[in-house]
Amino acid sequence: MAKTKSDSVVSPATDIRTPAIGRIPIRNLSPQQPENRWAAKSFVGEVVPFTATVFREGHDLIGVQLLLTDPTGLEHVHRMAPMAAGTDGWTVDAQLTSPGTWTWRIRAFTDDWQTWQHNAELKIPAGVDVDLMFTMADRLLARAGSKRIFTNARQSLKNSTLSPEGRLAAVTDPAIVTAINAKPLTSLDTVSEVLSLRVERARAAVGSWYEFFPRSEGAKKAKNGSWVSGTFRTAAKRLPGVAAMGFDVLYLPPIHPIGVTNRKGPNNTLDAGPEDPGSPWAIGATSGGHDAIHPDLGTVKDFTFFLGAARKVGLEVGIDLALQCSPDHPWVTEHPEWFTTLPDGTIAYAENPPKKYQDIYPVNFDNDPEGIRVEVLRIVEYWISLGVHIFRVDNPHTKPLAFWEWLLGVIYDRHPEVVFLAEAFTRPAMMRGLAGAGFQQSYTYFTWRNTKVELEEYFEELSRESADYFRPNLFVNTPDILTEYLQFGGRGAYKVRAALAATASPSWGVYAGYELVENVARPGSEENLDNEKYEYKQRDWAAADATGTTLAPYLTRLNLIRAAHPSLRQLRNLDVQWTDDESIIAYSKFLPARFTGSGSPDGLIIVANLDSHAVRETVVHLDLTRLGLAPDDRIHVVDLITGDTFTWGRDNYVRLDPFTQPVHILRVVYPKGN
Ligand SMILES: O=P(O)(O)O[C@H]1O[C@H](CO)[C@@H](O[C@H]2O[C@H](CO)[C@@H](O)[C@H](O)[C@H]2O)[C@H](O)[C@H]1O
Repeated sequence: MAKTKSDSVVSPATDIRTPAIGRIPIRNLSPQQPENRWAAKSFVGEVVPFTATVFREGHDLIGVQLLLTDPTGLEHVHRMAPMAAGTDGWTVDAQLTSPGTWTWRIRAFTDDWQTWQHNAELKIPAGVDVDLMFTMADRLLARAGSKRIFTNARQSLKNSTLSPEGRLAAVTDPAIVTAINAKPLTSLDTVSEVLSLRVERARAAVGSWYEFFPRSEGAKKAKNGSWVSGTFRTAAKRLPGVAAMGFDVLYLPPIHPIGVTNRKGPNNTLDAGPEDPGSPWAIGATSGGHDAIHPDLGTVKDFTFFLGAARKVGLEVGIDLALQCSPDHPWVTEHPEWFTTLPDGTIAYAENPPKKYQDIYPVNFDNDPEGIRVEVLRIVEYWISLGVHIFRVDNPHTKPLAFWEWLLGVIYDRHPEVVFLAEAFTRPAMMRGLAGAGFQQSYTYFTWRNTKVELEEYFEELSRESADYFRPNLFVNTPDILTEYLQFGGRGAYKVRAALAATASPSWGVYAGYELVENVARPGSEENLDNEKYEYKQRDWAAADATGTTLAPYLTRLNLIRAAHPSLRQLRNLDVQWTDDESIIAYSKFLPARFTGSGSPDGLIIVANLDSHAVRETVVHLDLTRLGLAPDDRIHVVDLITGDTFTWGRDNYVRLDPFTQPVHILRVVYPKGN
């Protein structure tokens, strides 16, 4: 249809729409979560690379700053540096030093002095626009202020005894450039949107975890063959041993009453005898549910005694939050609406295919969302009130993500110190969703990444791609996971997996028995035979110490190395290094001196033979720039496992024997003042 005069057509010149893009485009801000749905996450002490793509038309040079505001409202300004030529990427590393919500923006501007200097250095030696360039310099220096350094520079511009090159050199002296850069001469200032960063306590990302079943610690078999359960009082006796290995978090499987209906017997059988203690995840009995303590373990007083004893030896205790019920749980009669009743009047048991959990009912979170929320919050806050600040959450991926966003959000607002570890082994979207919505940590697929290529890819993913919100806890084994690599790899495999976990991620974990190389699986399963989930287990730690068959000294060494090396307590600083052998993996971890707190850089090179059955030799080709060194530097390195020292450089021969030392953890000895 033809337009009439009355149609309002805005001419381009009078259209006052504001462009979505700023005068200087600032894009691809990082760190942030996908779609910026929730704040990106960090932890106290973490060094975070802030990056953005910033560019402008034409040839004028730009400057870029990170404006970082801490939770007290204080703004910290960091000058950003250009990344690879042609990418228009800018970056700066900043350390987050206190918990709370930090905000940040990127400021971009035309850098008038740098633009002048760039042009002057081309034109003046060529004799082009010489007077004009000096006049422009004089005006810029006048803008810089009246400090002596600038007024002296202006005098030099007029010094006719100097050649043009001499005058140029005088005003581009590094001292002048530094003084100007401290307060750059800018135009076209543009500021990005504001993004938030949730900085949590260090334990949210950094920790050495150990898991034991309290009922096994101190359990005794009577002469008639029946068992007497361990208690919180007897389990407390094991705490110094765990702490002596350098662990700092102790995770306990559920400590609540265990149901008797459909109770599981040894080796996951369905016909438990009267003496069988049942799976602790079958929560709830006549003596109570999620807010009760199993009477065999003791009372609330015994539990708080246990927490105190753990604290005394430097261990923080985490408990399990498994939102499911044995058929004997009080909720089943008090709140039948919280479960899904089938047409035949029964409630279906829980499953995590192909696993079947005949001894528990799943909770239906959609039947009474409000009532369930109130009850779960009450339970979590009850344990918090007793002094528990770490929860390992069982199967969170079988509950609605919106529920976790709500629960973890409320808990974070009220108790920001609380750490939730997601025991989710499922598809990436859900695992990442749980992390994004608030879980501080997650179990990972590390246990099943065993080849060099798999591990390299996975470490890159964890330390780069998902590091803004997903924090891995690299458990080497669990009561549910005894991988083929461990079943058939012998002690060498146990050493390798522990060394990888302890160095590749700031959080790692071990389930009791790992140090004894318990590697016999129930046939057809990936779990230990005679699994502790269904029975008491006595371990003779003293005998293993006496015979030297325990890996406890190795685990202790790993934890000592972690404690001494701040680069291992970072997530985003892992660099895969090249080796010629398909079974030898190498990677480095580096933290520059300005972040270590000691004044020296911290650099480690980890090299591991993944082949548990053969000695392997190879050449490790190092990109030394990833360790803060020059490409051709020669360096001394010290093996932190054996104490051996070597001189290394770009290319280095290694030989690793799975039957003795399958892993090098090499400390780079930095020259003084590096
Ligand atoms: O399903 P996942 O492999 O992630 O394992 C976790 O959850 C399971 C269910 O809570 C739990 O399984 C154990 O407890 C069940 C309930 O008592 C029992 O039926 C299973 O046989 C037993 O393995 C598993 O331990 C936990 O890590």
